[in-house]
This record gives sequence, C-alpha cells and structure tokens, in this order.
Amino acid sequence: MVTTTHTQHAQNDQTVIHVKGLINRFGPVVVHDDLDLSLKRGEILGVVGGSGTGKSVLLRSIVGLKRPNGGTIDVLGNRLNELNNEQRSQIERRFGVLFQRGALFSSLNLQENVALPLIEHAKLSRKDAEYLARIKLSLVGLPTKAALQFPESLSGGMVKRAALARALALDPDILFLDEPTAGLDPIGAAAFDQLLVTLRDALGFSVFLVTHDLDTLYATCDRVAVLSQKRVLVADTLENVANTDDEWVQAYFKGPRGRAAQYATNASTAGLKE
Ligand SMILES: Nc1ncnc2c1ncn2[C@@H]1O[C@H](COP(=O)(O)OP(=O)(O)OP(=O)(O)O)[C@@H](O)[C@H]1O
Repeated sequence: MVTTTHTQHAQNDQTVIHVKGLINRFGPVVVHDDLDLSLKRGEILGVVGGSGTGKSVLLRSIVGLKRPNGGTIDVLGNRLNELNNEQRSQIERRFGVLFQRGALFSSLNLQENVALPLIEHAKLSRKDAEYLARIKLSLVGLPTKAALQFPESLSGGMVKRAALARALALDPDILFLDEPTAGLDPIGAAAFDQLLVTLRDALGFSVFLVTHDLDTLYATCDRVAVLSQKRVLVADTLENVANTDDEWVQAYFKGPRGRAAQYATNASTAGLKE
C-alpha cells in the first residue's frame, strides 16, 4: 500500500510534485539536463517553452510514460523510481491526464468513455460507472443528452470537455493537461480556461498545464515555468516571469500576442469586460 504522506521523500505538504536533477535523452539527443521543478498543492502551473524544449517529455516522465535517464521525481511524497508496479499504478490512479490528441474512443459514447476508468480502476459495475460518468459530464458543463452522443458528432470544445470529464473520473489529486485549448476557437478556449479554474477552485486539485496559449496562461495560471536550454529557466508568477531577462521570454511575453493577452487580463480585472 502506498502512503502518500510523511514518507522520507515528502518535501512538505504543499509540494505535490518535486522534480530534481532530471535528465532525459533520446539516443544522443539530450532533452533535459539537471532540470528542477515543483508543483504546489492546489496551484495551476503553466509550463511553456519553445517547440522541442521538452514540455511533453517532462509531462510524460512525471506520469510514468517515459523513464528518465537520471534525477528524481517525487509525486505525492513518493519517489517514482523506487516504487514497484503495484505502488506505481496506485499513484497513477491519482492522476488525471488530458493529452493534446488524447482523443476519446470513437466507438464509445461519452458516458461509456468516461465510465471506462471507473470500471477498470475503481472496479465499479457498468451501471454505477455510467451513473457517475453522467455526473462528471454535467460537472464539465455538458448537457444531459450529450452522454449518449458519440465523439464524432460533437464540436471540438465539447470533445475537450468530455476528455476533461474522463480525466476527472477518478477524482484526481493532480491534473495533467497537454495543450488543452489547441484547436479550439477563442471563445471555446476561454470557456475551457474558465471551467478549469472553476473546477480547481471547487475540487482543489493541482494542475500541470503544458500550453502555448498566452490567453490560457493569463486566465488560469498561478505560476509559470519556462523551459529553455534543457532545464527550467524560471518558475514564478506571470508578472515576474514576463520580466525575466531572456530573449525567448521577452519575445513570447512582450510580443504582440503577449501584450494582447496581458491587456485582456488587465481589462477583465478592471471590470472593463463582461
Ligand atoms: N519518443 C521519442 N523519440 C525520440 N525523440 C523524442 C521522442 N519524444 C520526444 N522526442 C524529442 O524530444 C524533444 C522534446 O520533445 P517534446 O515533445 O517534449 O517537446 P515540446 O516542448 O513538448 O514541443 P512542442 O511545443 O512542439 O509540442 C524533441 O527534440 C523531440 O523530437
């Protein structure tokens, strides 16, 4: 049985992920070299960086899909590389993961898609799992009738919501999102951002969010980590990160799109928007 509090690797109650000295390689290609990063309980951490800087590989290392070449990853007080398979799968059950192309099963309707992890991991009967699945689907704002619809008949925004419902099926402690608003129109993306913050506030999970979407960063993130040169260049509040003296950071945050996203946030905060 995995204990998730007070093991020798617990950093403190406020840290749910602690990555230290991470090394990842693919053959001769070094992706991460001595990378450190923490995720605090209840926060939404945005992970940004240029294309190919290793954001997805970092996510995959933490959720157990890529074995690191070095360093340590402590999750919920457990050092991942010291766990046996049973302990590891117990920890992984406390994750909800929404991949960029983490499509739903096209042959299953939405309620069957969301019920699947409840049947597989929580060992619920199909009837109970589908009942709970319908609750999860309404939690993410989908209408009741959507439960019996198939993914191909839905808009991109509805599919993302359903995928989020599936990621939330087992009431995760940590939600991992890889480009959740990619492919959504700006209104759909903004609605998804709002939903994420509302659910985090209500349910209290922590979020590891890989994104390129500046609007999402401004709308949702408590802190932002910038990946650059194989490690985390800076992890701090948006304001502090945006003022970091780095070429990529300046181009990203102070370019036209960054300024527009910041303006929209300021306007929203000042009550100038609805
Ligand atoms: N399975 C793999 N085999 C070989 N190389 C890989 C593999 N997965 C990732 N890489 C390499 O690792 C590097 C980091 O990839 P990753 O997908 O994490 O980047 P990213 O920061 O998420 O990029 P993007 O923003 O474009 O999605 C890239 O050079 C990529 O080619």
